[in-house]
Amino acid sequence: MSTTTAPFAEVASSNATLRAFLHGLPGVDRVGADARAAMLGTRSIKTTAKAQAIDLAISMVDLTTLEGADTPGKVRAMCAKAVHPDPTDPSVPRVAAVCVYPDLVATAVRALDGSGVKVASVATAFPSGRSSLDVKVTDTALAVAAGAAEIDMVIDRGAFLSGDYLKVFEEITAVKAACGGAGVARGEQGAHLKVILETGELATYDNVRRASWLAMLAGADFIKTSTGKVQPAATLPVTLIMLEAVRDFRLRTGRVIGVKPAGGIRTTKDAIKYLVLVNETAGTDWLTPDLFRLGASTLLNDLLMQRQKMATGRYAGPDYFTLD
Ligand SMILES: O=C[C@H](O)COP(=O)(O)O
Repeated sequence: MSTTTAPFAEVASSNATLRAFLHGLPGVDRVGADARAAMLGTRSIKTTAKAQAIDLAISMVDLTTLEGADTPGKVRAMCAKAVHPDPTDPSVPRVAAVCVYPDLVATAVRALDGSGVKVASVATAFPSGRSSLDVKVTDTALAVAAGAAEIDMVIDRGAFLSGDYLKVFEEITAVKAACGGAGVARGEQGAHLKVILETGELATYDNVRRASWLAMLAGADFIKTSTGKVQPAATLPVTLIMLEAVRDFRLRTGRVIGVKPAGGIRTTKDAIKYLVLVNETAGTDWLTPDLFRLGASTLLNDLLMQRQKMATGRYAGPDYFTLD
């Protein structure tokens, strides 16, 4: 199968061609999407499958802190937890990544050296995205230079909502180029790019589908729902639409794009609903941390508590696990 976006080579030649393509996508049946997400969210899974699902969910967590009050000490503690979520139980898998602001990337890189946990950095004037392209590219380049393996950029929602799709497309391609860093000339792989759509500001499900395609056409490696700073953040129906988009994009281009719901995912029950959604929509190929992540600041503790409950039959006390 081809691995290019060649079928769409002409789509981004002007704002008019992009607009024609994005508005030519089939409309989303809102009632149908809500009903399907709700139905999949009530599906129960067997106890053995639940134990596996909890470990899979842990391995997919992007353990996140994105607060103005973040300190190097807090990030180091979070990194220790990312590598050994439960220090008393080495069978607990490590998380996929930690996600921090750009100025804390170097701290996280040092703390995670050799652990296999990746460092992701938000960039491009997160969370609003309201800055010049130069600033966004520099923000990205600095995070990559500090060692970020993944960049979580935000799209310019103002440009998107006013129909300036080409501006959004060109910003993503510029940030993608900045993800390459200096090593690309030497054949090294650049940082992976997650494109945050901020679905809570996109107003319609049709816009979620359009923004998903726009980001994928522009070179996103992942599409991500939310910054976590806007309500609603991740929801099942919005994630369903994004999973359909990556599934359809692969059918038409051969390229496989990941999905990351983020923001407001706090319980094991929620995490498992997302895994069922992935399984039933995009398919089992996406049930891997390479293609599906859960962006969350506090989900990990609930996963650990439920895991221990399944193993021992009782919950640990509330103080058993370190704070996320
Ligand atoms: O990307 C992840 C989000 O910023 C975390 O949001 P949360 O604090 O609601 O889990």
